[in-house]
Amino acid sequence: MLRRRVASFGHAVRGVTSALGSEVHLRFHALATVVVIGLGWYFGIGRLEWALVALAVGTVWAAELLNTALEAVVDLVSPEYHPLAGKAKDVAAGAVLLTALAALVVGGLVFGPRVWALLS
Ligand SMILES: Nc1ncnc2c1ncn2[C@@H]1O[C@H](COP(=O)(O)OP(=O)(O)OP(=O)(O)O)[C@@H](O)[C@H]1O
Repeated sequence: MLRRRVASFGHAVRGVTSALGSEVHLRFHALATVVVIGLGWYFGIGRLEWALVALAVGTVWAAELLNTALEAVVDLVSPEYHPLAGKAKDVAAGAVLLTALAALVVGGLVFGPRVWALLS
């Protein structure tokens, strides 16, 4: 039982690393995550702010990984052009876009005033 749990965890980690290797967007998210953690540490943001930032960052990562998984399945079952394949990919990309916009709002609210105060 424990061995199967550990194996599942290994598969999940392999999924993240393989997506990181193939998806430029994910490498950008990795860089953005490092920058956001650095900013949070630099500005000494509060516990609730860390929670919001973690939720925003995690949601974008999850949406991007699900989008990558969906793209792989669509390419597998519909390598030829098909309107439904296009729709599936467009809708999944839309989900990523929404989570990224929400993360921008969180980042703007948490860091915007601090960065503004630093610059002015
Ligand atoms: N099999 C297909 N049938 C119809 N339209 C498709 C198909 N594959 C891709 N498309 C269209 O092309 C767009 C881009 O698809 P693609 O697979 O290149 O993803 P992408 O957005 O470039 O993702 P990534 O940047 O992660 O590679 C899709 O959003 C969709 O509109």
